[in-house]
Amino acid sequence: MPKAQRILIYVLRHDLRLADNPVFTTAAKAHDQFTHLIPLFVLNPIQYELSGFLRPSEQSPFPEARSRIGHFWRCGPYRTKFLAESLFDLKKSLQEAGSDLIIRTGETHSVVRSIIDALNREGSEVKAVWVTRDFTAEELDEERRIRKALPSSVSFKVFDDESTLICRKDVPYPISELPDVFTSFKKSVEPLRANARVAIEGIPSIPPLPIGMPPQTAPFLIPGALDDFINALQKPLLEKPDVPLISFPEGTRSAHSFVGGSTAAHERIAHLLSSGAASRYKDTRNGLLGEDFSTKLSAYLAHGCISAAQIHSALKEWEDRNNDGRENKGSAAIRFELLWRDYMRFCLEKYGADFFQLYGFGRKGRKMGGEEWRTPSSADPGAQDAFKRWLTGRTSTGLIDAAQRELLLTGYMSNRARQNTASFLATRLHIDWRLGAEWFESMLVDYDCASNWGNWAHVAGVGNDPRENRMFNPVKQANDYDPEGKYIRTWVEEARGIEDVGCVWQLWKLHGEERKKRGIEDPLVKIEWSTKKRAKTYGRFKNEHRSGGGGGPKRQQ
Ligand SMILES: Cc1cc2nc3c(=O)[nH]c(=O)nc-3n(C[C@H](O)[C@H](O)[C@H](O)COP(=O)(O)OP(=O)(O)OC[C@H]3O[C@@H](n4cnc5c(N)ncnc54)[C@H](O)[C@@H]3O)c2cc1C
Repeated sequence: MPKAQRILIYVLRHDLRLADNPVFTTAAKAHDQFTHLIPLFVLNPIQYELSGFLRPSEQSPFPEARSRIGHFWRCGPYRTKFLAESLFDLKKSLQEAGSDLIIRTGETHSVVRSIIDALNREGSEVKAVWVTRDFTAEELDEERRIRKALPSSVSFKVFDDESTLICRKDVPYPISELPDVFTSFKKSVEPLRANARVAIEGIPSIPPLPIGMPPQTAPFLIPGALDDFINALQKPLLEKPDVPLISFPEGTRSAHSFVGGSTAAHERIAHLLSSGAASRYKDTRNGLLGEDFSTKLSAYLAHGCISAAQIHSALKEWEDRNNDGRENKGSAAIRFELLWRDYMRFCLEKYGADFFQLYGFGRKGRKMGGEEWRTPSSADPGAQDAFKRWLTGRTSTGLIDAAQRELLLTGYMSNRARQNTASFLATRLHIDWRLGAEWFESMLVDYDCASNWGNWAHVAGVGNDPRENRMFNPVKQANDYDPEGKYIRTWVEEARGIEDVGCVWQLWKLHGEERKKRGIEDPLVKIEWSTKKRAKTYGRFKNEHRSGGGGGPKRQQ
């Protein structure tokens, strides 16, 4: 019986969806070549800490999954949970379609090879292995290793990544000629509504799993229940947290309370459209508090629970039914932001390893303000202390502390907060920006290699942004985007009850005894902002929001 099995293995990575997935769609049409399909996800030891999956009294053969420079956990507690939920959601969809998702731990090439060998021993024939293209060095290396590990009878195919808004093949020049200015790129692919890829409709009917799937090998064991699976992923991270745990401020709610998976992603899109949040997006996207000021689709996109094409198609359908087939300013702004995501992906493809270098991609060798980057170490205890205070949100600059604590406690922070806190580390403290990028990689629920490293390089002034020496003033930014100090008071409990909003933005300005009583430290950097300007811009901000027109405060990208 197994002799008749002609098997295809699909190694999933950041494409955890059944619908609008070119690999599943192609597999569904390839009946003549394959009788069976194995959808496989491998938790590899470079990106995921696997010791929580060990059988009792077993030792892990792998070193801890930590980042290169800062030695943070590569995938922290929020993303591991979101990933687990996304995997189990896909598993459920596949089971409903008569298949399943096979989850394994180990080095991807070895796992693939051991599955092939086990099935071959049973008389089945694995014919091919397919993956979706990725451009990070790690994923390219993974592809090379899989290719090398395959017996000559097994073919290997890499599918183009179609998770972007504008397909790579529709960019009107080779990616090596991608413009260094985002606006030029944008002009070359507009109009976005007409040029974006439309999602493939429906669920493909995919071939079943083969009989005789080998189990997970020792020393690891994969739990069958979601809670146990999450626990296995999180246990080592929670036992040895990178920074001391802090308590959740009373009465505060996470802006990112979403569970992983395609099902939740589509519910989120439906909510954004039916509640009007998508139409209001342009005016609210610079917000800091709450679930609906921005789409909160980033984590779903990063894991591939949805594609940008699915978001575009949902917006298009809404526009066709409700807006005479035209964009409104909200839907246009969402497409615009999704194009930033495309741009970062294409930049990663163009610049490769330079993306992760201290002196960045684009203008190599240029350093912010001409100063040397500082490395927190015993040789520079000042930088060490400053970095620790930045990590834990104790800089005494209100906006930075709120943002860093929100990240630490929820795995999310808004784009506005990300820009400010990244700029603070890189351009005020002059600390090696890659440490910040690694910290975000560990903590963000929506970590995406291209978007994270590209934006960090951009804000640190070593990307391909034509504007020189860009620096955010977090006090001015708090004045513009948190004029009443609500966001800061939400996350920084010691700022609650301070009446003067200026002292909420600049906590260190609070007077002697009061400051001591609240445990507020000396400022890491004294950032001033004139009260004269403050009164003026505060008035303008209030007016913009009262009128409801004219868009939100200007973006500083
Ligand atoms: C230092 C720094 C690090 C970042 N790291 C990441 C990251 O790891 N993963 C990530 O998805 N985004 C990252 N961003 C971009 C942006 O902050 C987030 O995409 C956004 O805050 C996510 O919330 P949202 O989905 O509600 O965004 P929305 O405002 O609703 O935007 C819609 C979508 O557009 C895309 N998008 C928006 N802004 C950007 C941008 N500047 N660059 C690329 N794509 C964008 C995202 O896919 C987002 O989901 C980073 C930005 C900065 C400044």
